[in-house]
Amino acid sequence: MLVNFSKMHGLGNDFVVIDNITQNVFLSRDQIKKLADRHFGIGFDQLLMVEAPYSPDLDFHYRIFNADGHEVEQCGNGARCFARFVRMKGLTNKHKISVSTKSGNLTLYIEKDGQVTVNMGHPNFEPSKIPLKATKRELTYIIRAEEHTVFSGAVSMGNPHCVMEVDDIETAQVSTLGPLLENHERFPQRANIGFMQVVSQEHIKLRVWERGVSETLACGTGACAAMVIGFIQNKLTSTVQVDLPGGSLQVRWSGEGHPVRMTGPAEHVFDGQVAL
Ligand SMILES: N[C@@H](CCC[C@H](N)C(=O)O)C(=O)O
Repeated sequence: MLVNFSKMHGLGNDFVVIDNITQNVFLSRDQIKKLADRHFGIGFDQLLMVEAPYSPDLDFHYRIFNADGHEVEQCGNGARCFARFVRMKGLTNKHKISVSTKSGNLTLYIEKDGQVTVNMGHPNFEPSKIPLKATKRELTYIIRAEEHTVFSGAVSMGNPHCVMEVDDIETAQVSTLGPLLENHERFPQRANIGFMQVVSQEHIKLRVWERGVSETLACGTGACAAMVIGFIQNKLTSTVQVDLPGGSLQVRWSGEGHPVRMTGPAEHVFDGQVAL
């Protein structure tokens, strides 16, 4: 079977996007892992599936699979590429697109300059919803992992995030602490791990060790998680520039009770066909 796909990226966080409305594709976890392999496959951080909506008030359903083959709840950079993909392929001509995901609904807006704004919904700080094993909600959790003691915030942006502040992201222990915390017993569904350097109240630098992938060049939900955690810790204002290794995003949030909005680019790289 030949499957048509597009290769896309949002700030270097890269995706294979499959139109599963005009095609009928089912991929096993092993097939996804093989396609994600950067030497033996196509190579990607996430596979995105565009599917028909479940209800008339929605335009599409959006499925996300990490490079390790596991299906996950949310992907911010992927959402922006999703919006660009459905317009590019003529699946819609709307500028405001409503999609359901495994963890809720998103609204995507195509801006005049081609950037995409995503209404990411409400962050959830309740430990049981992240999920994080903790007796109560805290601004900062103390997590011990081997010889490390980490002070971090935690939030669900639809998917689980743990964010710690560091003095300098260049020297942050991303490849050691990242996997230790991703698989820490206090995160029963594992977690994405952010390393945030606060440059000013309107500007942070961020590196993210992504669950099911490893460090990526950018993580949209990670950028939102870092911003909301920095905000509730009184370190950030309501509009923040987030610099990731692959480029910058703008994240806006006015506090609890309000949705998070993220704006950034979405790029098409090439179209291809793969034999399964
Ligand atoms: N790259 C993403 C997040 C993808 C899912 C994540 N690795 C998880 O397991 O939750 C983004 O841009 O948000």
